Amino acid sequence: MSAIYPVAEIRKIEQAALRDLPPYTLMQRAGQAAAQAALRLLPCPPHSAAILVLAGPGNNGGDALEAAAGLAKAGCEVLALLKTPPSQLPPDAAQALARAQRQGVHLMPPEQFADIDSAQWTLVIDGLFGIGLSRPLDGDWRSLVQAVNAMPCPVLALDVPSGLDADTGTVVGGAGGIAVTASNTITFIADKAGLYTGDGPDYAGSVELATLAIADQYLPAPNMWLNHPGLFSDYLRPRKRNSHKGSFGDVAVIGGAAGMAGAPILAARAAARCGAGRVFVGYAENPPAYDQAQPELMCRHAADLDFSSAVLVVGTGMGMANSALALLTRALDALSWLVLDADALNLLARQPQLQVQLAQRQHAVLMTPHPLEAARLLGLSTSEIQADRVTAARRLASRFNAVVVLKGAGSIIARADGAVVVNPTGNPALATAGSGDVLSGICGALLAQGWPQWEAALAAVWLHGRAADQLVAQGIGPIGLTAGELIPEVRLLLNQLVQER
Ligand SMILES: NC(=O)C1=CN([C@@H]2O[C@H](COP(=O)(O)OP(=O)(O)OC[C@H]3O[C@@H](n4cnc5c(N)ncnc54)[C@H](O)[C@@H]3O)[C@@H](O)[C@H]2O)[C@@H](O)CC1
Ligand SMILES: [K+]
Repeated sequence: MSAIYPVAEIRKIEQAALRDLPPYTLMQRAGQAAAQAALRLLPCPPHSAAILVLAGPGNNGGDALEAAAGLAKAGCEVLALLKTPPSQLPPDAAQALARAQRQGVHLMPPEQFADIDSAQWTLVIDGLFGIGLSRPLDGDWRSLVQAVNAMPCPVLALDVPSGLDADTGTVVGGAGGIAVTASNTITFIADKAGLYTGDGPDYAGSVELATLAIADQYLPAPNMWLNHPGLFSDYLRPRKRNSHKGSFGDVAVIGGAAGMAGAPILAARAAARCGAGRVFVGYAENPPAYDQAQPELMCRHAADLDFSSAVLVVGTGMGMANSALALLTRALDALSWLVLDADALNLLARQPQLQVQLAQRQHAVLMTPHPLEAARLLGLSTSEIQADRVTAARRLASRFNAVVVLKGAGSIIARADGAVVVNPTGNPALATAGSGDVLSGICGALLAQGWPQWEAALAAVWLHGRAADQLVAQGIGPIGLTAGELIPEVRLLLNQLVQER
C-alpha cells in the first residue's frame, strides 16, 4: 500500500502490465484520474473554469491530453499547449490528442506560446515531462516553466513535476536547472521517493497516488516504503495495569559539554515524555543539580553513570574534546542499545578504529545524522549527500550495520539490508536548534520501552514531523517554533496512536 519504487522498477511494472492490457488502457486510466483530481482542485463549477494543459513530447504529454479530454467533457474550457507535431507523438499520446480534439479541447497556436503568462487560468496541468526526463530543461521548455511558476493559480503536475528527478528529489541540472513548482501532484502506479525528500516536496506540493488499478501480480516485493503508522503499529501497545517504572526502561542521555548543557536536557525531556521509565542525563562536565522544568530527570556526571543498564543516547551537545571521545568509546563498549547523534557522529567521522568497532557491534545502533554529519561520515560533501539521499542513507546503514535516519526535508530511514522508508511528515519549523536533540530523545524512549530499532526510528521520525505539522496548523510556527514545544505534542500523538490502535 505504501510501497515506493525507483523509476527503473516503475518502468518494468508498466511494461509488464501493458503486455497484458489493450494498448492505451493505462494512459486512459492515468488521464481520467488526473481529470478527477483537477476537478477537485477547481474553486468554481467546471463550466466557469479555464484550464491550461501543457503537453510534452512523450507519454506524460499523452496523460495530459487524456486529462484534457476528460475536463472538456466535464464542461471546462480547455486549452492545450503542444509543441510537438502530432505525427511525432508516441501512439498512445496521439490517440489521446485525437480524443481531446473530439471533446473540444483547443490547441494553442504556437505564436501564442510566448504570451501564456498574461492569460488568466483557473488551473494549469503540467504534463510536459514525467519519468522520461533525461536532461535539464532548456530553451523554450525553460521559458515555459518559468512562465508557469509565475502563475498564481493551482498547478497540478502529472506523475512528477516536470524537471524534477523522481528518484532523488533534486532538480535535473542542479542549481542551473529548473522544475515546475506544483501545488499538487498526482503520481501514477506507485509513489516515488523524489516527491517526498530533498527539494521534492517544494516542487510536488500535495501528492496523491493513482495506482491505475495495476494488479498485485505486476508489483515486485518492495524494499522502499512511505512512512505511516501502519509500519510500526505492532508496537503501539497499551500499557498493562500491572506495570512499574522498571517496565519501561531507562534512558541515559550522554552529552552536554560546557556551553551546550541544554541539548541533552531537550533529549532527556523528550525521552521522559515519550514514556521512558527513568531518564538520566550524563554530563561530560559540570552537571547541573537538576532540571527545574523537569525535575524527574536525574542529572549526573557521565563518569558516574552505569552505561550497561540503560539505552544510551550519545552525542547531544557533547563537544569534540578528549573527554567526549572517552565517553563515546565507553558507550560503544557497553552492551546497551545506542542512539548516536550530533558530536558522537562527528567524533566517529574522525576515528576510523571506532567506525570498525561500531560496525562489528552486536547490540542495536540507531544513528541520526543530518546531511553535514552524513557527509563527514562518508567523506563526501553535503551537496553530494543531498544529490541522492536514499543512496547516502543506505550506504551509512550498511557500512555501520545500523538503522540510520538521514534528517532533512523528507527524512530517510535506512537499514543495513537496504530497506528504506521515506518520511512524509514535518516542515521547515523543524529546522531549528534542538529539534534533532528531541528526535534522539524520542528514539531513546521507544527503544527503552522495548521497541526494535527499525520501528523505533520509523515512529520517532513520523511523530516528530507530525507534531510539527500539527503545531504549524495551529499557528505555532513554522516561524519561531522552538524544539521544546514539540515534546508535549509528540506525547499527545503517541498516546492517541496507542488509543486508536
Ligand atoms: N505508456 C503508458 O501507457 C503510460 C505512461 N505513463 C506516463 O508516461 C510518462 C513516461 O512517458 P515517457 O517515457 O514517454 O517519458 P516523458 O513523457 O516523461 O518524456 C519523454 C520525452 O521527453 C523527451 N525529453 C526528455 N528530456 C527532455 C528535455 N530535457 N528536453 C526536451 N525533451 C526531453 C524525450 O526525448 C521523450 O520524447 C510517465 O511519467 C507517465 O506520466 C503513465 O501514465 C502510465 C501509463
Ligand atoms: K509532469
